[in-house]
Amino acid sequence: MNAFLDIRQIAKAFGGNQVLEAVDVQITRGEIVGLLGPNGSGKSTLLNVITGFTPADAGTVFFDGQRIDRLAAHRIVQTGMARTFQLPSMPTRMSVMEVAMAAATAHHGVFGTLLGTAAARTTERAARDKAAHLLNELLLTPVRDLPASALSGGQKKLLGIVCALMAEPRMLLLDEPTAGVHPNLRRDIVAALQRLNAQGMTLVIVEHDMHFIREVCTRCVVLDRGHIVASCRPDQLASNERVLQAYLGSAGAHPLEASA
Ligand SMILES: Nc1ncnc2c1ncn2[C@@H]1O[C@H](COP(=O)(O)OP(=O)(O)OP(=O)(O)O)[C@@H](O)[C@H]1O
Repeated sequence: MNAFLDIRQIAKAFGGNQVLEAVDVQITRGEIVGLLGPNGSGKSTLLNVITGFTPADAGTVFFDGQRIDRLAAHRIVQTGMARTFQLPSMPTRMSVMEVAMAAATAHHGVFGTLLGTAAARTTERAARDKAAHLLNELLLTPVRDLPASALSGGQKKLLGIVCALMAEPRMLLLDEPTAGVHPNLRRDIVAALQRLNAQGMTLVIVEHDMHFIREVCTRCVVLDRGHIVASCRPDQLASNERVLQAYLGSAGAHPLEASA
């Protein structure tokens, strides 16, 4: 069977720093894949390459049978793939609702909006309904009229997920969705992601938190210095030699300690 997301031989260097080398990853529809690895191993860079924010030096990315590695980021969103960012920054003058609505991809152009054409009004109503529904799903209804910049770090992450979902993606890639998030909100994020997956969404999640990974992910792919060193179930990570080597060789605490 063809992979839903098929990443082949991706390479990326910044100057003399070879950040990704011959990276192969295949993801099946409906999976929740954790993308793991020590700091600086290339996880965010791989996410950026897949979603068109960083061009690869070599390799191909196919999504649902379509080659996407030469497409601009906004075109990749139109193929059904969306992403969130590690540190979402929010505009100070827009409300939570307005930020969510601005993420809607369908539009009728500046003139349609200015002239208030019927089509533009229908589109705006649809975007408003969709934003209201998603803000409710992600528990942001009580803060929908606040300035987006006033949200807590965790709420900004939830709003980042709402914005990504406005494009109605079939695959969602998340960069550290629970880093620095209060445990209560973390539970909400876990529940929201599990609900999305139950509705058919395929998820790829960069994450350091082992509790989260064990709870949410169906499979883990581990990067070490730009190479894929493991693809296994979360409960197999702690006994995987190459994973242990990757974390033992890195500076700082490693997430596998959290699995003890
Ligand atoms: N735009 C860039 N220009 C130059 N170097 C970069 C750029 N983006 C990433 N790098 C380098 O690529 C390497 C991998 O970074 P990346 O952010 O992909 O790692 P990561 O695994 O996501 O790390 P972390 O877990 O700390 O977020 C690092 O050495 C980083 O400095």
